Amino acid sequence: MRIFIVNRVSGNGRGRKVWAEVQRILDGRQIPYRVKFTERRGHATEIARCAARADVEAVVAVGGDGTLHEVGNGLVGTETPMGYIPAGSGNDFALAQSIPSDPNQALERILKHRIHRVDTADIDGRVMIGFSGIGFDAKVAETVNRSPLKRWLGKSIYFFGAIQVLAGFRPTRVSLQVDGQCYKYEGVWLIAVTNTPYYGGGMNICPQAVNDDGFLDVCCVKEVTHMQFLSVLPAVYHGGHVNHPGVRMHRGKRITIQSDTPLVAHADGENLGNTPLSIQIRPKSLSLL
Ligand SMILES: Nc1ncnc2c1ncn2[C@@H]1O[C@H](COP(=O)(O)OP(=O)(O)OP(=O)(O)O)[C@@H](O)[C@H]1O
Repeated sequence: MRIFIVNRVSGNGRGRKVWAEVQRILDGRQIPYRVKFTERRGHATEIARCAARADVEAVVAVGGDGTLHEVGNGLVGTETPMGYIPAGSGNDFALAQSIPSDPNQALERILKHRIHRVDTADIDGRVMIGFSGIGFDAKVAETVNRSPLKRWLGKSIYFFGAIQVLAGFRPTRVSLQVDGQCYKYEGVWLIAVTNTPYYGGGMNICPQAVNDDGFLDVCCVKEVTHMQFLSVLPAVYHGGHVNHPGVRMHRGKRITIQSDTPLVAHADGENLGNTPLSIQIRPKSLSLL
């Protein structure tokens, strides 16, 4: 039996519509399933944990990256496979995994039941499934998640969020450790630490990231003026930022970040708290369909 965990409020109610479509197909083909609707933040993790203990065939998240993050947190370290039907505003994990945005096709992939073990990472008592970041990107995620406009603007809310955060943002000095090697960076805007290339509604922030290679990819943006930061932003969509003089790329298994002034952090677009923080790869710890 498969269990579907549906966030009906994801993607401005897209979760509700996507589920109606998926349910119609399941019923039409007489495929057995159970469905649970999330009622609050964190609920999807509780449901997924219970489902894994009950040894179900698969747990399927229907929602955005936040729902995926919560379901993944409930399944990581177990053998229970996770399916994903995207229905959020950003859907960056789906983009990275080539999971179709069409619910019918995404469901078809789940029904094929081909399991692929992927990496996750421990980050301050939570688990990151695809991507995390500190500084500017996390401030944008925080602003976007609070904005009533998220319901209406879809992916473009991340661009508008970035413009809104830009003016008031003050870069700071950061001490970054990658597998014990220490880098001191001045004027840091953001540090992204990822298993998958995309975040922020399709920005290709770590183009080389592969989520079953046992490594975390790191992108640090530092010592650029506000105008330079703004001008490099469009290049991030096609990964063209990596050779910019203000960008440093790293790869490692354990990353620690300390900053002179506290910087906010996010995992899979969900707010985490502030620096300092430590991120440790968990190789092939999640079964993905
Ligand atoms: N019933 C609910 N009411 C309010 N919030 C909920 C409910 N169920 C889940 N949530 C929360 O909704 C938040 C947003 O979900 P999610 O990220 O899946 O959608 P999204 O923000 O539209 O998509 P994306 O992250 O891809 O932009 C998550 O933090 C989740 O915990």
